[in-house]
Amino acid sequence: MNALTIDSLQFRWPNNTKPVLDLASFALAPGESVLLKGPSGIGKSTLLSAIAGVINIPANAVSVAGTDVGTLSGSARDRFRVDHLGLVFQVFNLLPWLNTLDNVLLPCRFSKRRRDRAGHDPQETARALLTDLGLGDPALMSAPASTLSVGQQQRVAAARALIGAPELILADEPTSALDEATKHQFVELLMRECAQAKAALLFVSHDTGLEQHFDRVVDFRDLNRGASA
Ligand SMILES: Nc1ncnc2c1ncn2[C@@H]1O[C@H](COP(=O)(O)OP(=O)(O)OP(=O)(O)O)[C@@H](O)[C@H]1O
Repeated sequence: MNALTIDSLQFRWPNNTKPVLDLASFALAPGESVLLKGPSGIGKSTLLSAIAGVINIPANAVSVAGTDVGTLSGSARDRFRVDHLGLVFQVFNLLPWLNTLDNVLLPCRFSKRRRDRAGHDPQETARALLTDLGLGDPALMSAPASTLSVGQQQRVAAARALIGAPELILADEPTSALDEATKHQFVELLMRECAQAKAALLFVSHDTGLEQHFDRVVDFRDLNRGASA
């Protein structure tokens, strides 16, 4: 079963005359990593919102791990998102008043499935993930997220996305605030952790310098007929 299947997806923002998304077909195999590239404003983030069930899309257009996202009600979509998806966005959305470890454990608090898949001791799994991502210092793990650097917050967001092995990780420009060396290091760490969790990765970036890290590179303009409309 594919981690992601898209079949005839159209989406138009209210007040727009043309659809911003018009995709014939696209799929991600389990564990596959894809870099989705393309210029600003052509609908890459909108596509991630469609896959994550953040915007309303029709039935039979997007399937994540075998579930048709467009058929889910609002609350079922919220549940589905935390059960099956890991999200790493430009703004990391960590809860500033929670410490690093508790931020990583958030999906396990909201999803029994993620908790069950996070091993017999999710706290231990969270610590191991943070250590793998270079945040093994106990002082960092117990520090409020608001006191971490941008690069550290980004790795916490990656650990939070990965805990409990969701089938699909969606990443939207997560390296845009990083310098060249840190950027490559972060992508390598993310790929390694995705491989361990057997999670597929859809990674949106303008940065063509990152292409070498991915199984496949897709130009959004080739995928999306809406982009040139
Ligand atoms: N909430 C919204 N309401 C209405 N229009 C929107 C909304 N979000 C995005 N758009 C429009 O959809 C189009 C695509 O935007 P989107 O953010 O998906 O592009 P992008 O390729 O991800 O750009 P970037 O690389 O700059 O993030 C733009 O024309 C944008 O103005």
